[in-house]
Amino acid sequence: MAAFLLRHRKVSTLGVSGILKDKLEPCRPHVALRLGALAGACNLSREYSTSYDNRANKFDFLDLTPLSISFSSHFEAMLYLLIDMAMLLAIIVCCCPHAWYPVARRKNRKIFLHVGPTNSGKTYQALKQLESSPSGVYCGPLRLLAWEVAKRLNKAKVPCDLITGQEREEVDGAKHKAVTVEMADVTSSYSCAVVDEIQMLGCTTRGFSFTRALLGISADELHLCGDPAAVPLIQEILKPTGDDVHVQYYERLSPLVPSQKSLGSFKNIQTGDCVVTFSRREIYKLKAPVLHCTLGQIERGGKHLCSVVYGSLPPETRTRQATMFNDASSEFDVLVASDAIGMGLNLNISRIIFSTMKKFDGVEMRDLTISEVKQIAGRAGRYGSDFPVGEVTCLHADDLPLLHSSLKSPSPILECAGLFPTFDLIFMYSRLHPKKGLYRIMLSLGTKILANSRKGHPSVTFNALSKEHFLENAKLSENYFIADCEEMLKVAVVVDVLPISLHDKYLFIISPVDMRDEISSQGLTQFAQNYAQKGIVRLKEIFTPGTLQVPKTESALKELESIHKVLDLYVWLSFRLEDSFPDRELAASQKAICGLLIEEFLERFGWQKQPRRRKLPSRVNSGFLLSKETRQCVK
Ligand SMILES: Nc1ncnc2c1ncn2[C@@H]1O[C@H](COP(=O)(O)OP(=O)(O)OP(=O)(O)O)[C@@H](O)[C@H]1O
Repeated sequence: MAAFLLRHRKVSTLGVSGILKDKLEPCRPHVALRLGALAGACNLSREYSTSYDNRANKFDFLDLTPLSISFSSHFEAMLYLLIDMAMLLAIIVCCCPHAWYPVARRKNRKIFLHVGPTNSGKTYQALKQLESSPSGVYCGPLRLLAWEVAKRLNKAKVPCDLITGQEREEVDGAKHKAVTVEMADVTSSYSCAVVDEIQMLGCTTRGFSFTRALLGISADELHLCGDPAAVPLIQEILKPTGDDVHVQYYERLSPLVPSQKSLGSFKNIQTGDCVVTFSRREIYKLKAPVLHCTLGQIERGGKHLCSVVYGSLPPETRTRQATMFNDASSEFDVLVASDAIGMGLNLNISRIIFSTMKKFDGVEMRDLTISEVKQIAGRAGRYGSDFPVGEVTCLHADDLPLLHSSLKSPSPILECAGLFPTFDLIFMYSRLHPKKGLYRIMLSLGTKILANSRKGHPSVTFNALSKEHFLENAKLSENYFIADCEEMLKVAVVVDVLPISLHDKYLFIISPVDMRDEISSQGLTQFAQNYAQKGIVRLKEIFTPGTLQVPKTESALKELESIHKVLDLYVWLSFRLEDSFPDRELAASQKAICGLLIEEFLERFGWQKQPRRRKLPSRVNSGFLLSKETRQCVK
């Protein structure tokens, strides 16, 4: 059957039917994508054909280059429908995610699992292989890590492109790429690929991108770096692929010593300390003299200046803050950070101090997990840093037992990996249920439910649609779980009412919008509405004129960060939806200015000692959706 389907796919690219062309024109890109999935289905029977068109075979939902495919007859259109159904059935019944990636399945990959504690040189070894290979890709969980690797390879005279959701820096003659894992290309072939922090395949929100990279990257050698807790699951998932899997265990390169004494008071802070807190508010209550004002307390003694690293800081700002802290000659000798420091970053930290061992996870306050504790603590005493021995402690003595027991225990074994329906599945499902919008398709695809998330939106429960939950009905292997896509469902609600193609809607749902952030979600809505009306969106249509200056309060800062997110989104969407978005460069430069204004805030706010000033670009021309408070900062 596979050979039959493939043969017909080739035939179908040859003719053009005038009658069907108009009707099916909007479906073209989707057909192109579906064809790739078809190859995946064919792959279920492990039959491959070398005769079919190479380009048509390149498939993935992130590869959006349209193919020129048309239908030569009604017969062909019917055939495609049948293929859709057969495909869907094959995928439902077999539910073999490894079969979704035909290019990778054609290789007998050598997989090297580099596993061990933090700071054990796993990534270092994998990168050495990448550097010496004729072509390759590094996939990291953070833009900063991709950026570091691109810089490192280019410095070593190995030309390397940098591709993340927000930027695409191409280097002449590059055969290497450093990308964020969401951008990993599963249609090209490489000699060597590295996926960093592979244990993140268990993450409820981003795990599916790691699973996709694990199963889908086509490389002779695939190096996976991460926690040993992921080994059994990866071995299990890779069994049906026939890949050779080798596991290499590592030991920590420098000692990490858990302290028997808590810090007790911020008076005891020393140079090289990193205080970890989990609330941004706690980081920024700089001036108010209350007990939990971390920075205020640290700087009040007049001995230290703090750099700050947390998740919603623009990545460039985070990098600069980290660089200031790493630079022994700078005045910034203490770091105050959220768990954003936990992944892969090499910082010059001597001691990690947990100000608390609890964090709010979006639902409730809970104790840190063993993996979180290890990951964060592991940043102290990095090999090659100024501090050959790392130390870790807590602010409060009550927290020490949890710290000690977490560091002693192995991380719990990962049991399943994230999975999310690719665009081709959604497209095929929509062909079979043409009246359903993306929101309902996603619900039907068995993804997590968003009930009552928007005012006026009907509350839909998971069970109400259970008959149609095909992935739920699909005997999903126990090695996988469907990703938490609450955010995506919120976006689906916004875009479903707009007259845009399913594919564009899909792009909106996978965009990096933060729907919990009001400004960011308004930015997406305005962008989507304008795009639906005119196809091209100018920046000024989502930004009202105004001039923004350095924020003076925490809430004004938060708005500036949100504006940064909208600019990020503009660049991301304009890269993907259309090549002719006129203001992409402007958006990128305003993003950079936002970052600088935020840094200026960080420097000015609550310093005992004024650090040296940097010259700022005068003003940002974007008074978008600002509150009264922020408007006061706008001249
Ligand atoms: N053989 C080596 N020679 C020189 N430096 C090394 C060597 N191995 C590791 N390092 C350095 O040690 C530090 C930690 O290494 P690496 O980042 O590879 O560890 P890791 O195990 O991947 O850590 P994590 O899991 O925390 O990301 C890095 O600064 C790296 O450059």
